Amino acid sequence: STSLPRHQHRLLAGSRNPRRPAPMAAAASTATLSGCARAPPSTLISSPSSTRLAPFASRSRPRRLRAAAAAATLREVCSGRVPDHVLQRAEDVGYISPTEVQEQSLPVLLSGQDCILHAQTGSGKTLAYLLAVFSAIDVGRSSVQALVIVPTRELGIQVTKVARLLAAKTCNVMALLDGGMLTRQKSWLKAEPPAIIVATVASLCQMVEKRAFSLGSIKILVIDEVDFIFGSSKQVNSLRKILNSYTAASSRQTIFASASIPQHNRFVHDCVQHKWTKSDVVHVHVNPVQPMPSHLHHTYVICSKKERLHVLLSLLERDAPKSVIIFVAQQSEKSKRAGNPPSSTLVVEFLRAEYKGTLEVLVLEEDMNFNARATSFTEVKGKGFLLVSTDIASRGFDLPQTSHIYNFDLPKTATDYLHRAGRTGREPFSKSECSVTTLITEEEHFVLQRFQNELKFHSQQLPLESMFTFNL
Ligand SMILES: Nc1ncnc2c1ncn2[C@@H]1O[C@H](COP(=O)(O)OP(=O)(O)OP(=O)(O)O)[C@@H](O)[C@H]1O
Repeated sequence: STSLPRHQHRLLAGSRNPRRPAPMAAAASTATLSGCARAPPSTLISSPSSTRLAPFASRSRPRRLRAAAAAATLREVCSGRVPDHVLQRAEDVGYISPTEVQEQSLPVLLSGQDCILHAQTGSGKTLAYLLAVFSAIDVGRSSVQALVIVPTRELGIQVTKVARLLAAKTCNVMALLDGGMLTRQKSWLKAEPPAIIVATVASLCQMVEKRAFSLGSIKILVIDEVDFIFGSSKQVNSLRKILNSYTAASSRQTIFASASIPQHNRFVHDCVQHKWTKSDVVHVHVNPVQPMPSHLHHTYVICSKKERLHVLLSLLERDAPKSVIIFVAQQSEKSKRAGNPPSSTLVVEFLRAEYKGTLEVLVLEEDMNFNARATSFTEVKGKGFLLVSTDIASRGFDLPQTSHIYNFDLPKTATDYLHRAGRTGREPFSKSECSVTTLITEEEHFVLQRFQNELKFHSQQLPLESMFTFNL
């Protein structure tokens, strides 16, 4: 059982959430609102509670907060509020010290407060919110108590894996994902409701609408990659139902997570206004002035569209990467109608014919059927790969061995660049440099410069001539 030891229940008596005392979070909020000085420059913790009725433009700016005690272990940061066996599992897999976002957010998350978790790619947000999930649920109860919403099937598989690893069979974790076996899962849901569900929006709503289960007993709701789901015309309406109709903010803890929350002050405001969260939601923003992880090395090559495949091959030979993701654009409807092959097909066919290295060439894109997607996703785990993918792999994919990213097609937005780049450099305590290389035409150069200004990173040009080992 993961229920807390008896002496800890006594400790919790009288707190708003009887399972979780809030000493550190209370301190955090107080410090925020009273403007505690000596804050780490990399972290901003803000709460709209004191300003929610003020006009938008005149709201006071969030203040900085003092860091939690330096060099505390993950166990110390979670002490008494996460079941011991979960912490033991975390330690067994190597999570000993908290990452910066974990150190800053766990006091808030474990107090039961609503939270917007806003930190760089690869910073460890998943473990932070899963520890909050394990602190909130009671494994003795047979009901669905925690819901983690993700934008893609692949991210869902990954989060489910980490949740199961931490649960160590003390509770059921079910994945309700697009392309899953929903009929079979419907019977399982009725027979033995899992404590934790990891779901994509569409599959979850389908189950709720079929009355396979109700969300009435949800204690904690996590929306991962929240900006992506809100920005997706296919997902946003269902997300709103989950936030406001199927469950109510007043009866659950709500956590939103992402490395990118455009117009984040506006988003915090909307959370309160639309009752997606309670009014005392806390915005934990790590590295607010530097959204891009600092140990990524960015380069670009200017070449014509005709030269791109050969430049890519040349880069692969020159860099000798451990594992690679090559991002391509999703094919437009217009291009499909014109009968053109998608970028992914062009790149995969070219590499299968010309690439002489040892990495296996794989492909992942939205238009593949779920079985083919599952095969690619399984095959990238554990060995060297050269994955050609659309932006489907840019959100949340955690393949720590990825040493190089190549943007074969320029991403559409700075946010897309950030998430693509963030698929490398995913070992929180490693300083080894990872690289991101973008292939652009002369006309696209200004777009890349705009991304650099927006995301505050520098990209170095690689002269085209310096890398050619072939005849154009
Ligand atoms: N405390 C820790 N100690 C060591 N490794 C950790 C720790 N926390 C997380 N990690 C590892 O860091 C990597 C990145 O974590 P995670 O996937 O949670 O990042 P993220 O912040 O969700 O990134 P993204 O925004 O790209 O989804 C994972 O491989 C995870 O296992």
